[in-house]
Amino acid sequence: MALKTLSAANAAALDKDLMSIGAFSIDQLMELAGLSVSQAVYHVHPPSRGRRILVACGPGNNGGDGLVAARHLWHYGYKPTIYYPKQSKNELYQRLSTQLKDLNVPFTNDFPASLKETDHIVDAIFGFSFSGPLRDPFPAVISALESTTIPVTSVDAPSSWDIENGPPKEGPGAKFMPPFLISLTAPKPLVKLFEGRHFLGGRFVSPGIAEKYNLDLPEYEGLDQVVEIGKNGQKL
Ligand SMILES: NC(=O)C1=CN([C@@H]2O[C@H](COP(=O)(O)OP(=O)(O)OC[C@H]3O[C@@H](n4cnc5c(N)ncnc54)[C@H](O)[C@@H]3O)[C@@H](O)[C@H]2O)[C@H](O)CC1
Ligand SMILES: [K+]
Repeated sequence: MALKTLSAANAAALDKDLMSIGAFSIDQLMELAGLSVSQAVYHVHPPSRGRRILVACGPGNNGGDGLVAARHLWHYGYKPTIYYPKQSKNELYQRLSTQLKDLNVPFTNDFPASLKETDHIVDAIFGFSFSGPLRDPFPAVISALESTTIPVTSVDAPSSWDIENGPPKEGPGAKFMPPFLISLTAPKPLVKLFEGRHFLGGRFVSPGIAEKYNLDLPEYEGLDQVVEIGKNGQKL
């Protein structure tokens, strides 16, 4: 059995279908995506391993998932810090940032310094709309993620990876292999090059949409918003 994946174009089309056919708002989808991310972090890095979590957020919806996840992590008892260098003026992201500031969650501009003071990193920089090459300030950030020994959980894609073909051939990201990845909605083709523990989240796909995109999704258990899956897409 081969793992069924969703191309970048189909991931964007599916997102649109969720909002039109499915009548979801982007806020709802992002909340559920971020909730899944927070649960994946809890699984791989329970608070007993250290509560400091650095959440690196990019300018798009992948970054929004990170902002949501950080809020849930705070409520689970973690101490998140946010690195969000390219903040959008979009009202949704501004509200997500305000929610974090209301919890006194710190925002940092100094990624290298913050890396020295964290127990785990959430990579919510780029997801399925990334296309290279990296623009500033991200090359230095990706290089730092690539060389750190602190565990990283990547959201939807290891940032800098091509959605179809995986890591760039050279430059920042070429050797980036985070130990944990949570794919949202469905795995993207890059997962065939991923070697760490792989989770699926985004528990909002209806049977009709799954059928339209020929997805064969593993079943979530009980209240879980994540499911760990193996190389062939089987539930672990
Ligand atoms: N249904 C779902 O699965 C949902 C997934 N969600 C998450 O949304 C992202 C995709 O979000 P999108 O806004 O389309 O794009 P990205 O966040 O991946 O990035 C766009 C952002 O990045 C900039 N950018 C692109 N390439 C570069 C580059 N080479 N250098 C610098 N900057 C770059 C671009 O300009 C944009 O600003 C998906 O992966 C999930 O994580 C939703 O949250 C909910 C539904
Ligand atoms: K990412």
